[in-house]
Amino acid sequence: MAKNLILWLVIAVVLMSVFQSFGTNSNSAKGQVDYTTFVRQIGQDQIKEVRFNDREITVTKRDNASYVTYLPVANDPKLLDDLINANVQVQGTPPEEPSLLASIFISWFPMLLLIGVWIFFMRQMQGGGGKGAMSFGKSKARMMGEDQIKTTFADVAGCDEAKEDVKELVDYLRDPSRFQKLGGKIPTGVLMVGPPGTGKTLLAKAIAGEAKVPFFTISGSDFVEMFVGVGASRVRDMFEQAKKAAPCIIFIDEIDAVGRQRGAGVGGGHDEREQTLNQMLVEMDGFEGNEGIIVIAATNRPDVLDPALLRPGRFDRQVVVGLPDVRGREQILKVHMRKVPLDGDVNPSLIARGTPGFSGADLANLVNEAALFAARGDKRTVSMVEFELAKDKIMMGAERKSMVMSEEQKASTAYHEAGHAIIGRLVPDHDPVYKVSIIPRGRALGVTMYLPEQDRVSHSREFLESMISSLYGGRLAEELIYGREKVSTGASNDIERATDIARKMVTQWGFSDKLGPLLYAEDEGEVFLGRSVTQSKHMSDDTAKLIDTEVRILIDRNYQRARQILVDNMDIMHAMKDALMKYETIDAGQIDDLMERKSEIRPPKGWIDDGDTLRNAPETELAPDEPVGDGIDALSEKDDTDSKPQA
Ligand SMILES: Nc1ncnc2c1ncn2[C@@H]1O[C@H](COP(=O)(O)OP(=O)(O)OP(=O)(O)O)[C@@H](O)[C@H]1O
Ligand SMILES: [Zn+2]
Repeated sequence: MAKNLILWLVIAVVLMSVFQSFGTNSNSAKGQVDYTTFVRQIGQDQIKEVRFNDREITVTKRDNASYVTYLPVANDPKLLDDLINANVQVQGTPPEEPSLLASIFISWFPMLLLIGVWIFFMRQMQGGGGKGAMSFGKSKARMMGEDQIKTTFADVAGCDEAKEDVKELVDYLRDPSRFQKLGGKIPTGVLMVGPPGTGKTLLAKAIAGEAKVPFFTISGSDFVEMFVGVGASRVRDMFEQAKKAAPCIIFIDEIDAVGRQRGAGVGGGHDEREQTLNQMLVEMDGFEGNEGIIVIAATNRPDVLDPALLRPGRFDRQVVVGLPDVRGREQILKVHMRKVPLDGDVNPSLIARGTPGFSGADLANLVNEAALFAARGDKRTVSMVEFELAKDKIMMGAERKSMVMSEEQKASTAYHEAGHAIIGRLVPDHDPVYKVSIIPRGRALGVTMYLPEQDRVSHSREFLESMISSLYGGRLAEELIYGREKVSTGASNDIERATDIARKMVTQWGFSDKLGPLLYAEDEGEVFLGRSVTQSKHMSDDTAKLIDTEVRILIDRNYQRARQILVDNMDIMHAMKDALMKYETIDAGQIDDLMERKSEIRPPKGWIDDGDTLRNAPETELAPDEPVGDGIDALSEKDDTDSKPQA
């Protein structure tokens, strides 16, 4: 591509020099002066006489010196007038036409240059060429032949409903004519909706794999180009290719890139995208020849799509691919564990329990990380220890062993975490505290982890209030031990989360008696920026004040409860701090011992009491194993390492 441009430039330079040398072949004995100097001398009245001989001009100056110069290739229409005005004697006449070659060159050079530049850019946009210069509007869809696709339904785990929904498509693709004969409605478009990494692409590919049909994939953003009309022609081209390969599947990832509501763009000027979308709608309507093509599109923002896309005959079917539940996670883990040599102690169901909120992609990553830990440790098989390490790393960031903490800092972190843990154990309906650690990870100084019995899909009022109490446990512990003046900023994330829960309880979940079960906050996850700035339009000042009061009351109540619990259990707090200083991480069994005020607490599992902190594989039948990032304490103001409870 760059070569192309250079080639044109070289040609241009060669041509130029050819013209230059054109008239230069005679009279070279005399001195030669360039044309501009000659023209200047005319203006300065230095020239006495000129003699034209085709393009060669012999000049005699008033001081009788003489030299030769040449007419420029393009001729100079003003030259004769200038000479006459300057009273110069003129012999012969300048040629009227520019030289033939010159005229060709002059009229074509800009064109050639333009074409050269145009080709150059097209090649650039094409991203690697190979298809020739004119494939600008060709679709970028990648096609996989039916024998290239190895994915089947067996590779997609944990989304049985979604699989059930799409099974029919497989039947259809296997024999489209059978469906048509029966007059059945032929599916054309399927919209897969779900958060990132939940296996939408995987499921689409599995449909192709099961039906043994070709699979075209393209991303919505591939249609978006800066030139109007390009996206639309790509869409046309893609459908043309697909028609030739039918029955087949077209998979459009991130359809929202083209499918956003028309006319919704800020600042207008979205002609190109709208044209592309219109073309897609036209193709989806598919008058003839679309039989046997199923278009599957994926998005995690179905709400922003243009309603026209969702009309009957287009993407009229939605398949929801959600985050997997415990059982789903277990199955997904098993799918990915098939590829790694496992130790006998590995228990997928235990890992699944400890990874709520993980997507399929996260779980695939977990297995991969565990395998990497095993490889680093020169192990033959991947055991539970590696899964544990991988999980902690993914949830909380890598351990920052290098971070130096002073003894005081460690002690205050230990008190802080002990505060969280003790409250967590003593308030009702709280997820069991399973692990407490003062090893810094990511931006967190320490961490308290909870293990939910099952994935919670909704939360009770009691659970939420307990949550608020345990979140304040950390800060309260610091305050009780060191006094109000010495409290650190480490609790900023705790405070943020507690406030968030309390506010939602009042404004969204209807837990305030004074305000009643009404929605006071606008829905979050707004599409448009700036909405939340102008929040609560429909709210009077009095209501806003009442909300603040109610939130305040809720927080005060739970703060005081937490404070009382810590005051009553000071001795446990000191003991837990000591244990944390010694072991850095304490497990559920140790926490049990501490809570029961045992004088001697057991060492952590796998602890070899010679200062070695290496953990060993935990027993499989015992529940306390999988952490849920919670009560993580931020070093800095903002911390996004953990998940919030959601109702
Ligand atoms: N249900 C699942 N079963 C098995 N593996 C899964 C599942 N979901 C995701 N994965 C793993 O995660 C990887 C990424 O998933 P995939 O690309 O299909 O997600 P996606 O929903 O299309 O994500 P995105 O919206 O980000 O494109 C897959 O290649 C697979 O290894
Ligand atoms: Zn904290």
